[in-house]
Amino acid sequence: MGPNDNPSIHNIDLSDLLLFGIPKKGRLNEQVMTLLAGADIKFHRKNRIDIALSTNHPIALVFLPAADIPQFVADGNVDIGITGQDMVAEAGVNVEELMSLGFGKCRLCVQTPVDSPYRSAKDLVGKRIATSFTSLVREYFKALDVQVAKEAGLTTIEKSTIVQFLSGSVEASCALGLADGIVDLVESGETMHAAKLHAIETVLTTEAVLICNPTKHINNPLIEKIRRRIEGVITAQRFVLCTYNVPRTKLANAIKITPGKKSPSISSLDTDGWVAVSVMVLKSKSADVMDELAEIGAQDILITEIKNARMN
Ligand SMILES: Nc1ncnc2c1ncn2[C@@H]1O[C@H](COP(=O)(O)OP(=O)(O)OP(=O)(O)O)[C@@H](O)[C@H]1O
Ligand SMILES: O=P(O)(O)OC[C@H]1O[C@H](OP(=O)(O)OP(=O)(O)O)[C@H](O)[C@@H]1O
Ligand SMILES: [Mg+2]
Repeated sequence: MGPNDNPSIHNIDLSDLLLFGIPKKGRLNEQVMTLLAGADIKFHRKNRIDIALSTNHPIALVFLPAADIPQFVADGNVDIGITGQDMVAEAGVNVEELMSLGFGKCRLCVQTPVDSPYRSAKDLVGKRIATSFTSLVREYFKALDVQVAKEAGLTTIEKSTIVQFLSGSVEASCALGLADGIVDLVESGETMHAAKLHAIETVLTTEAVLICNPTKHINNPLIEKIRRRIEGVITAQRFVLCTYNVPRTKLANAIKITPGKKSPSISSLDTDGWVAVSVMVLKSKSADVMDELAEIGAQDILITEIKNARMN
């Protein structure tokens, strides 16, 4: 529970509920809604109300900006949350990362105009940097300021790098003359290339994570239940079930192609010398796996979607 004894919001008493911080909008929100549905965490969210009680678990979903969720979790105002690793790093707080979720993947990169003379982040020392990640970037360039001064044999920094906060559309700041370089997220690179920028260093890579207040996880079976259910949904999203028949003489080769998450299930067929195999394969690799199995003589190769899973 949160630190205050009887937390409540909109006259809803939250004291006996697990508080779950959810990104209230944007690209993470859509994926999180899918996760919650797959984990059978049902709720009704009234329009403009940032809290929703689950109808089938003692959970209250609290809809917050992704950037704020690390602080709420670290301070215990909510018990668990989903946000990006970049948001946790920028918040500089202590939270337990229960699992990475496989979406919201991107890189935080130092970017400069393609026609600029800057080829590394060190070239930007003493210059002007625009970013939404000011804590991270100030720390990053402070270390570079010191390194460059040391390499020049100086005992003090000649000119500190200036880090300017921008809340969005950071990529426009170089062309508008506000900055010499930026630090912003890159997924496809479309925004960067459109702004005639290129990435010269990667500060960090990030994806969405399930985080927990460090004092809460071990003594709360409901948190473990939610973690296992979300893990099951992600497994079902990433894997498919592959079944096929193969001559026993080819089984060793087949298992090299489909080792499975743990190991394949093998059963004998009525037809002498043949076995039936059932195994999980990565959805992204399933077409290649089918081709390779066919090449070694496997037959009746089927791929089935997995609706949900519990692996351990
Ligand atoms: N282009 C992107 N590709 C992948 N992940 C992204 C991208 N932009 C932001 N993210 C991730 O989404 C999370 C939330 O980012 P942010 O708060 O900017 O919301 P958003 O989804 O971009 O919505 P908006 O920017 O419209 O408010 C962050 O952890 C961030 O790493
Ligand atoms: O490499 P790409 O696929 O182009 O994605 C990167 C862009 O995505 C995010 O912006 P977003 O679309 O969230 O707009 P925002 O700047 O308002 O956050 C981020 O700030 C980058 O600008
Ligand atoms: Mg954004």
